[in-house]
Amino acid sequence: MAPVLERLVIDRLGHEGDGIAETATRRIFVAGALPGETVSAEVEGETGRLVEILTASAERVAPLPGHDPDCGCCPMQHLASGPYLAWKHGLVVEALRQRGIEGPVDPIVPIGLGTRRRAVFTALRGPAGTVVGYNRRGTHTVHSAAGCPVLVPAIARRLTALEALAGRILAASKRARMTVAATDGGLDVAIEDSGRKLTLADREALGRLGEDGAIARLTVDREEVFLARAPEIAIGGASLFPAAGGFLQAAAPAEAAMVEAVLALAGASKKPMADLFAGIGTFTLRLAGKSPVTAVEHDRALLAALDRSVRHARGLKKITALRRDLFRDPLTAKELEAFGTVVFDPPRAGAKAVAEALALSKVERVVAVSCNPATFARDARILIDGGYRLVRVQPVDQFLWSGHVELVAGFIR
Ligand SMILES: C[S@@+](CC[C@H](N)C(=O)[O-])C[C@H]1O[C@@H](n2cnc3c(N)ncnc32)[C@H](O)[C@@H]1O
Repeated sequence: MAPVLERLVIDRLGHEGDGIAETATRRIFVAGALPGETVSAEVEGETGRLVEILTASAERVAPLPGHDPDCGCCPMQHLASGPYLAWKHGLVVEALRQRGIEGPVDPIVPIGLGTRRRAVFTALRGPAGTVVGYNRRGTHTVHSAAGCPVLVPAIARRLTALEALAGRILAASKRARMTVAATDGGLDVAIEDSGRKLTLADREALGRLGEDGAIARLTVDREEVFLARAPEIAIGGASLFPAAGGFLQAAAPAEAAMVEAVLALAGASKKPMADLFAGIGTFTLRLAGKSPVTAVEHDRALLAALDRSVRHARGLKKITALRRDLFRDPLTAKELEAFGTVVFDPPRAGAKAVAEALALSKVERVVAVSCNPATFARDARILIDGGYRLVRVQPVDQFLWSGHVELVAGFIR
């Protein structure tokens, strides 16, 4: 059925930032529209494509010059800062409310421009050249990240070079995942699904790129092409060593805010702590400043990176790393008894099995870190029903102008 042009009044913002219009018969999502606005949109099913803003909201602001409203990276540039931060804060409050939790949710920690130090781009080699950037909403095309205001300058100013690099590696018409992290040693670049086997000549030519100091490490399809310098990030007395293409908190100021909240909520006890879903040790290494820490993680590459950090660090309490699938084989209530505080930071699916084990345990303090308010609220309900009290929730805006929100929450038994 062809789309129909409709006049819609926007009631509120959805989780992804789309304006939502409730009509007599259905709910329509309109990207780019704000609450209180009257718009005309081409409607197909539940989706309305914004055609014209008939009455604009007073909260609407002009996006930065050059912004493509369909760029999937930051769809909320058109909303003023105050209401934008209130909307994100509200996503956390609402997720808790839906689980019957009236949580004390602190104001969200905002994030500035030019702070995204890790980006997962799509690289697309087409007939007119190679583009490195973000998927355009609702299409298979890629919007170049050149000029992207959220990236740290170390990545933003090298976009053209990154596009040339991807162009040399990708097979024709290939779409690949390109993870770029800015580290103290230079960029850590990992390309996956390149569609091509690199020849010896390719490797030699690519290896020379390591000489100019910009790229610290290049990994293609999980194979290290060159390592010019260690891709490390100093964090006081220790260093984080990101794994090629692996998880790293995306913005240093957001990581700092999360670490501050984790340390405050973990308490002052010197009893051993556990850091579950520990990754490369972002929280483990900080927690080990005051207590012995057991770090549990499933990914071998991340555990190897953590091991490297532990070997380089000075003045920390003992860190024990454990490989375990925490979804299938969570620590039991009995195993958890060894710890005074348990921190967990799962992927978007949350940590239901871990929360259930904690609910049966005697662990005094739990600190939950989450990138998904809905699964966090589900796990918080389990902890509260198991006898914990929610003391504080600290939302953090790690992904500026997106629908993502991070949070750190403390529970005490
Ligand atoms: C949001 S990241 C957090 C990493 C770390 N806390 C940090 O801040 O750098 C989630 C972590 O959970 C790990 N993970 C995913 N599934 C897992 C599982 N089934 N068991 C254990 N760890 C898992 C991932 O490898 C990843 O390191």
